[in-house]
Amino acid sequence: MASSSRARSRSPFSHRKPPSPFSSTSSTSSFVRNKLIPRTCSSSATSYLNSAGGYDSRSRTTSRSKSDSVYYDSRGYNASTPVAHAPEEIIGEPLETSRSGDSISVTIRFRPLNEREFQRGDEIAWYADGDKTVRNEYNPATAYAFDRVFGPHATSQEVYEIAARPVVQAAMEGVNGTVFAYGVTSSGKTHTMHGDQNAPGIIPLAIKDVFSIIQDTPGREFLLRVSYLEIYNEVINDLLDPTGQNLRVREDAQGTYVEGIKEEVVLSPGHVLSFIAAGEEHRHVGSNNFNLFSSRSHTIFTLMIESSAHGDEYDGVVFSQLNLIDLAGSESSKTETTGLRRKEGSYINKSLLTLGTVIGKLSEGKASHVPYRDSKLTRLLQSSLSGHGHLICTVTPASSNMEETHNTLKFASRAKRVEIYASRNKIIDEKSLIKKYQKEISVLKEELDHLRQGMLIGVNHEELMTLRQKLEEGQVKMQSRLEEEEEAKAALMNRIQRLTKLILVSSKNSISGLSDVPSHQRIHSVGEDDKLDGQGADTLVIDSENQKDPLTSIAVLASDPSYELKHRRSSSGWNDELSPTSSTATESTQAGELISGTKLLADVWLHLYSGRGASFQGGMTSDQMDLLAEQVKVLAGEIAFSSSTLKRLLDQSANDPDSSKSQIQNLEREIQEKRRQMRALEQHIIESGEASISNASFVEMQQTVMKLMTQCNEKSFELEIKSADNRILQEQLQNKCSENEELQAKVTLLEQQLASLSGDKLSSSAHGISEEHADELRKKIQSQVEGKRFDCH
Ligand SMILES: Nc1ncnc2c1ncn2[C@@H]1O[C@H](COP(=O)(O)OP(=O)(O)OP(=O)(O)O)[C@@H](O)[C@H]1O
Repeated sequence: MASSSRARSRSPFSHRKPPSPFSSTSSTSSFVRNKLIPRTCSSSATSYLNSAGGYDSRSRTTSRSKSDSVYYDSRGYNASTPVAHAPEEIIGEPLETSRSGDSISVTIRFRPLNEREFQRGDEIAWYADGDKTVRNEYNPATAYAFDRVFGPHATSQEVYEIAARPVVQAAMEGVNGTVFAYGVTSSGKTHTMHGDQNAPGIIPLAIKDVFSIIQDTPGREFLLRVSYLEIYNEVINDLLDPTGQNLRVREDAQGTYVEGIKEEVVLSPGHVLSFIAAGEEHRHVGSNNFNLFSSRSHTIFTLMIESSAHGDEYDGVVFSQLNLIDLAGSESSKTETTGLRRKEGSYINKSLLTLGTVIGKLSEGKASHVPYRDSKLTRLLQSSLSGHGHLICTVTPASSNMEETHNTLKFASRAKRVEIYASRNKIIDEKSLIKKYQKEISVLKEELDHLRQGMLIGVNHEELMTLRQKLEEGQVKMQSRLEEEEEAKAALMNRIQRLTKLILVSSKNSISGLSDVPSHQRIHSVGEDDKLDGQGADTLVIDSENQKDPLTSIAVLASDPSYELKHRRSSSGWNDELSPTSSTATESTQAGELISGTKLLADVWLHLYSGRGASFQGGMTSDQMDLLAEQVKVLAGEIAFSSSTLKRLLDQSANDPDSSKSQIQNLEREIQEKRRQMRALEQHIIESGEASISNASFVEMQQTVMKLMTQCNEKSFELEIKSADNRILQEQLQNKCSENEELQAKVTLLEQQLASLSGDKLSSSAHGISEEHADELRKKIQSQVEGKRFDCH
């Protein structure tokens, strides 16, 4: 089967692995007295059960039927037929397990015999003798002592508690830590490091622990990053970024690192696990004759932890790395491999050999050359191997693998002697991402403050004034500039929130500088992050002074722009806070009515006292007037109710004056208060009514004026027409006058002619005109004069 980068589906965060024929966690099994019993076991299988309910390895043969299960006995494996052994085989390892505390701690974990080993008739060659010793079944004198030895029924959780938890805790305090699983192929390394949904391994358990530690460490801020890589055939590939292939190892003052590796900031256990699951998709996995899903590469999952105390406690940034390593298993000549598998196997073996040599050199404690550079694995582990580390060696008890297990035990034994120099790291601030984020946050916050104060960044006061002036002149450009500023402000807010969210703090934290970010946003869960429940906004903060006066409280609320939101979200809550007397009133009155009454009241007051209400302070619409009147009625009803309660209390107190004294006082205050409110409302109604009346006459006046104006316009129009007529008449008159004058002149002329005709007969005879003809002329002229005079008039 070709090597592939398919998901190795055995991790708890990816889909489940299809049941392997050798799988120990098949659904066909069940537990009996803490032992896994195959449901599909034939009767011959049950015959392995010894008196203790375990399995007796002596009778373990291949005669049992095929099943998916593995087999345990009460102490791991009870092999009571030791094979004779030559004395030189005995390795006299000291069995005392005390450690100086400055060497790598080593744990051995046995896995149960698997189906294949059973089928082959394997026997138990090595077993856990107590919880510190591994003993050879055939040669009991051959025994090794370790910090801890886990038998085949130990859970990964138990292994975690001993092998990994101290390393994780130390890493959270700034001490580098490494936990790695070493063993031959199919011995249980991946099972131990990753596990599955039912039995999560070291990695998921460590991640869970890391976040609980953060939660339990108020006063410190953490920033977590992860990277995940594999070393496949001596090539480093980035499992979080499929394009990151064949990456190079570099070295700086702080040690070795992989150039260009992707580091992801993580916020929650689920977040981390999702990265690992994605990484697993790219890991090289293939089958060999021992393991259907054999790891063909070493994987290193690294959690980078930065933390710093906050405020006055600040003592620099502490940085540490936690490496969780799942090594590929060494393959012996028994591993049937061909082609690609063999090539992979030889790379795996070579790097493990180098690891063995490095461990050997380190365990000698001499200042000899340590060949870290001989493999990518040892190069990368160089700094980790001298830090706080824990080696988990997984082994199979099977006799067919006795030699391989022996080699593992020898390796583990050497590793136990490797001295470590664990110390708390500190890093210079500039290199710290958490510091960088913190600085960025404070710079951004300053910028935001400036923006909030209306100061444009990089603009001095005069420029600002000019800009404001321009704004006043209604410059569209300025408007858009302002909008840009708003956008910038929103973007800044987002960035601050995003950065702040990356820094993890305990939700028990009361760090003041971070208090403006709701703590729930900072609790490490992406899911929770997404659910911004606005808890902070829901909380009404009314100062205690104002709380004493419901009206003032309402006014205070009304002046708060966020009131509407708060009010909407907590409509039933805040009313209780508004009235200090509500405890008695609510007890003795119908709380619902009281609340709804107060709410309506608040609405009215909101309109009256908020800026928005200003537009109708001079007069109200009829709806608003109705609302006010309604309030008055509600208040009157409440007063009546309170009064009757008061009366009842007064009657009761006749016998025992002290019993309800305070209740009576409260009720009296309440009634007084309500009367005051009622009076205030009535006053408003009156004022608004007057305003309405004066508004009405003004409208009438306006209408009259309008009418008059219209009439006036009409009249002046008429007048204009009349004057135009007049002008025409005047002209006609003038014309007539001038005609008259002409006629007058003609009359005069005719009269003169007439006079000369009448008075000078001689002259007429002189002119040769007869008397008769002259009379005729006189008459004619006379009538003409008469006619002209008539025309003139
Ligand atoms: N302690 C255990 N209890 C039950 N089953 C186990 C245990 N250890 C390993 N197994 C099972 O044995 C099989 C091989 O285990 P695993 O794949 O973890 O081995 P490995 O050492 O990682 O192998 P390789 O080096 O080839 O990747 C798996 O099916 C696993 O579930």
